[in-house]
Amino acid sequence: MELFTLSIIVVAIAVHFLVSPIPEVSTELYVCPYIAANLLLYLYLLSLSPAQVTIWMPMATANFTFLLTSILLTTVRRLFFSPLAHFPGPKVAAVSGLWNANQARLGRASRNHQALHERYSSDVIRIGPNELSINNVDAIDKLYGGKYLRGTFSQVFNIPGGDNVATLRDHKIHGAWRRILAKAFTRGEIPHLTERLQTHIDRTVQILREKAGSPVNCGKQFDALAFDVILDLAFSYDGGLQEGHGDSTAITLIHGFLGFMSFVGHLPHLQQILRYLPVPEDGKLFARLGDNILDAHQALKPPHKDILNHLQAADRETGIVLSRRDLKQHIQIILIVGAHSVSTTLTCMFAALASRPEIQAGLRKELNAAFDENAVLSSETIRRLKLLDAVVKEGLRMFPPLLGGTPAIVPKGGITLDTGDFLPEHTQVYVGQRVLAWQERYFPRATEFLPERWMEQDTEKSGNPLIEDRRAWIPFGYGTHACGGRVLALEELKLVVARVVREFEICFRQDLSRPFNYDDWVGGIKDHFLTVIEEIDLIFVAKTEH
Ligand code: HEM
Repeated sequence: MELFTLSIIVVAIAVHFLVSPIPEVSTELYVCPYIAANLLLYLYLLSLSPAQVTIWMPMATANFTFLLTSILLTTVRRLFFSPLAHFPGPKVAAVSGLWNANQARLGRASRNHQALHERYSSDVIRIGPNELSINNVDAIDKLYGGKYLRGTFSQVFNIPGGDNVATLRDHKIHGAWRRILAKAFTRGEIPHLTERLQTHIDRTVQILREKAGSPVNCGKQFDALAFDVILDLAFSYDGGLQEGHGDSTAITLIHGFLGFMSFVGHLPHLQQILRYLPVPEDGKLFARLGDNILDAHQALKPPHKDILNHLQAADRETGIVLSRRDLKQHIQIILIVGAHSVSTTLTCMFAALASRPEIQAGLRKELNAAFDENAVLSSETIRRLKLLDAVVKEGLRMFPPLLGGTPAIVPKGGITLDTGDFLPEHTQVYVGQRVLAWQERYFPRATEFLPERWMEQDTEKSGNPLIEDRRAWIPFGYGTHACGGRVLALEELKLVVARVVREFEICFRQDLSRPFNYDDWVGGIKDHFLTVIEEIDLIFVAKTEH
């Protein structure tokens, strides 16, 4: 072997040992020295001979040798010498993050992880070179308790530049931003939020009455409701989607982003490269929507503070104030997490309720007993209704809007689970809601929509036969980064379910030429980071008497 080729192999081996530990070095630290080394080699060869042909051959040989050696070393290390090598999982996943990213692109990542846990009979499986999936509740507090470092997935939201509360990894600023956001959901604010929520739900009920007995495209209807709600409550902005005159660009853009986001979210190196490329037109359009909302808001004086008003106040503890760019980032993330999640959860809940008419009847009875015919459903009373609470909890168990959850980075020193598995420091770990909550050992008859499981009394002897471990219910996440809008989300879900079930009987459409199969529909739910559902038409039959 020529001395030149041998030297390149030695360089490749040295570089490999420098960059291989978990966490791997950033893409910039790979790419910049690589380009610089090529430039130096080019200048050196040029100084030896100005004839281009004698330069390109050794350049190509050097690059080919370097890349081939690096790829071979990386493959062998990831398969046999990585601290994660002993965890079971597909070999292709251990070698490259592309496997998991592709599963996410196809919308089946969390379903696949669940199947892999079963296939390998293991609580810990390897789903990427430095990534693990865990289906054991013991991991929740150990990983997500305290000030844990969030994983790289959510960094996909700040590719166009700028952070928001859902992307920030710095605990000091994140804490301040969360305190600022929390002011929008205090006890004192809830009545104002509920009052405005009721107006939008009134309109939904009216629309369903107008369409009573005819098929209603639920995804579309609840998208319109959820976006109108978040635009109004967060930014005092009239969405007008339920009225039919609104602009649905935000919804179309968000639906369009999801497949891309779930793919790129699993490829941190690609995320870093994309930061250097121009923002695509759709991204610019979404950013402009944020600008427009912010500009329109500045001219307003809403009678009660909305979420954006709260976001403009300083954090009392640190004095931190959000800049215009931070506010724009928050408008965008609130649109993404605050509406789509509510809309898909509602649609799934109504489909599940259509599959259980007896639960609807029970719920209607509970609602009628709690309210006079004309009384407004107040949030205090709603919170006391046990079956309503059970329906919403069970809906969130089966159909969480973030099926795969968000990853955490294992802290320094690593973590040992009660299974004896040791998770090495810096590993990126997913404890997905779907893999946890669809497990028989935590929720017996896990694939069935059973609100009654939340009504069962725990007995001292046998416990609750339908809930083995409540800790496996984490649809809002857990710990410092858990959902910032949980209070509003629960209020909205409960109020909509209560109003609609009280007024209508919900059924599947009986179309003999296109028979509807509920189980197939549930099987078609996709996990594109946020849940994506297939179209579903339900029929809302108006109840004449309560
Ligand atoms: C069905 C309704 C909803 C569910 C199940 C849900 C669930 C979640 C989950 C699982 C996370 C990630 C938590 C983590 O990383 O550990 C999250 C984050 C977040 N959600 Fe929700 N969400 C819902 C609705 C809402 C609404 C209506 C808002 C209103 C503004 C909202 C605001 C947020 C924010 C700001 C974050 C980022 C929190 C942070 O990283 O600190 N969510 N949500």
